[in-house]
Amino acid sequence: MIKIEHLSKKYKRLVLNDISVSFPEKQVSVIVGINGSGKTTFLDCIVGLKRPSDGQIWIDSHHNQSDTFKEQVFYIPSDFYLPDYMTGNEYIQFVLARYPNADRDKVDSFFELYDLKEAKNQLLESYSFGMKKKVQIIAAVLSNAPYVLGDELFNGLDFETTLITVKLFQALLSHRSFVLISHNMTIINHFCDHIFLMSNGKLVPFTGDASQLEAEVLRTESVHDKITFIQRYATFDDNVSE
Ligand SMILES: Nc1ncnc2c1ncn2[C@@H]1O[C@H](COP(=O)(O)OP(=O)(O)OP(=O)(O)O)[C@@H](O)[C@H]1O
Repeated sequence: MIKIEHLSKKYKRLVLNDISVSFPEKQVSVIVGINGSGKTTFLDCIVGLKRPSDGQIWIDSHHNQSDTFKEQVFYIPSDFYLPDYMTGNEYIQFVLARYPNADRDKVDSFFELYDLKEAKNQLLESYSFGMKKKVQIIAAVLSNAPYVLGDELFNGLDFETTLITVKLFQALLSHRSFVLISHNMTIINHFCDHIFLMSNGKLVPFTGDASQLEAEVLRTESVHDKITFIQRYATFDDNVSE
């Protein structure tokens, strides 16, 4: 279980405010929240890319600074850089070397599964964004890290790849756990055990389905005023800037 105790992060303002939460094993937890609410900062703090201002993060008894913690987590950030000078295969092998239980002998099968067979030995500079995402997903799966954290993991993936990836992740749930930032309603509806809402520096469990979540967002994010603005703009209302 990933356990977060009293996590705070301050830049100029306090973005994460004394968050204590746990993400259970073998389940899918999805974090939602408006742009700029702190979701990426939260995942970055968990994996140690950003230093929390306060708080502790554990997997079982392993602190997030420990090697054991790092071996148990695979993070796919939304903004990632892959080294252009490596081939897809070289990159995967490089990443998997960090993970003691990685399935290195399955790389070929997974390049085939993700329609990357032809690209396997080509430089990453020739990969499209979606192809690079697929490489990250293959690495996450084959790492055998028990916890996969993903920031907008499904963004930029085509319909078929999204479907295959959800099926794959579902098949792995007997021994893997997922903590995902996503606003994809299909993911929230069909591939999610727990929804967490990031708002005003807090991360709170949301008990409801995707449609109730949408209703909650419509209520809380002053969407009504914005829709009024759009309607006035679309009808050439002269007072639109007021
Ligand atoms: N390195 C930084 N220095 C200062 N402020 C930062 C830094 N990184 C993020 N922030 C601020 O922290 C807040 C939270 O940013 P963060 O990227 O975590 O939000 P988010 O919920 O992931 O947003 P989005 O949905 O747009 O990806 C924002 O106000 C952002 O401007």
